[in-house]
Amino acid sequence: MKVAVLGAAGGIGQALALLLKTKLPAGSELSLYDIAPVTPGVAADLSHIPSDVKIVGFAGEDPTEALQGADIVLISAGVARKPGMDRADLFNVNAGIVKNLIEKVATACPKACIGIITNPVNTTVAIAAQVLKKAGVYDKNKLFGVTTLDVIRSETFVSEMKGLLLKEVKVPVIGGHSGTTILPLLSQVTGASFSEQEVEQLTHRIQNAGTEVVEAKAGGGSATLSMGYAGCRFALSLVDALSGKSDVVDYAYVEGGSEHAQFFAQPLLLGKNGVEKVLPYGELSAFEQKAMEEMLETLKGDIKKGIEFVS
Ligand SMILES: NC(=O)c1ccc[n+]([C@@H]2O[C@H](COP(=O)([O-])OP(=O)(O)OC[C@H]3O[C@@H](n4cnc5c(N)ncnc54)[C@H](O)[C@@H]3O)[C@@H](O)[C@H]2O)c1
Ligand SMILES: O=C(O)C[C@H](O)C(=O)O
Repeated sequence: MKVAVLGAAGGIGQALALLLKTKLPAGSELSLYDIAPVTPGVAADLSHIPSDVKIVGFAGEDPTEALQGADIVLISAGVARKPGMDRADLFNVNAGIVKNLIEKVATACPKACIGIITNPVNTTVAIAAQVLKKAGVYDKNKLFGVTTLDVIRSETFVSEMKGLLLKEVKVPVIGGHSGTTILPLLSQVTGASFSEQEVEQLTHRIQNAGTEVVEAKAGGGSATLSMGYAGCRFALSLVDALSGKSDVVDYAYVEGGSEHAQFFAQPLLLGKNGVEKVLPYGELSAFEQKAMEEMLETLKGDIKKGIEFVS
């Protein structure tokens, strides 16, 4: 299994690469790429960690060498938020970065599974899909917006609030990855019940958790370490599924035939070819149904912006 990380010298990239170096199955290869000249040095640093994962680093304008033969490509290249900014404010810089990188992926490793971390995810995934379509290599079962951070935050916050064991907490999170488009389905958490006020508070906290970190870092960027963890968790689900393990279920933002929007975060059964089946996410409470209806216009607008950017 070869995993390539684009944006590997950044805050997320380095944390993600560290975790992958220690957690990928023995015999895997980890390929790091960033425009920053330090990237081969990051790989050299990580190469001293005793694990049976081969690691190489590339810097410069062209990621092709890093991408050749990749089974999974994770993209965190781009700029991050500062206080007062919305994820959509990153579009002007990050849209072009994602477009250019995906054009390279389309030629170097068109069959790879791609996980997009770069914000605004609601839009950058639509950009990636359009670029891959134009190149004639789009497989909707292999393109994922990584929303795992919303899932792990929900698990952590619910466990803290209700005193539940983390391993027993499961929270479906559907929709997109920004503000109100992040929709945690607290009504489906088993082993705990929430008052109306708790549902409102917790939903708001999960939707604003990225901003919580941006403000706490006070100009020093956004979530990197928790995202490194989340990215690694999602990548390992993909590795398991591509290696033939059955019953691998995870959440991601995909073009999965949702009745709500062209791209939608939902539970997925993963297999050897990426998404094997889009799974149902059960019934919504009245609160969740209203929240869904209210956010759909924003989500669809974010998607449209990405499609139009490439067209
Ligand atoms: N999906 C999520 O849940 C989630 C969570 C946190 C952050 N993010 C997003 O991830 C992105 C990266 O965040 P970060 O904190 O790692 O930022 P960072 O600034 O620390 O790192 C970004 C890296 O991208 C590199 N880069 C820029 N242009 C590039 C290009 N064309 N090719 C290759 N590399 C390039 C930079 O050199 C830098 O090393 C941001 O857009 C951020 O909003 C997403
Ligand atoms: O909030 C951000 O800008 C980064 C990321 O999307 C997050 O959820 O932490």
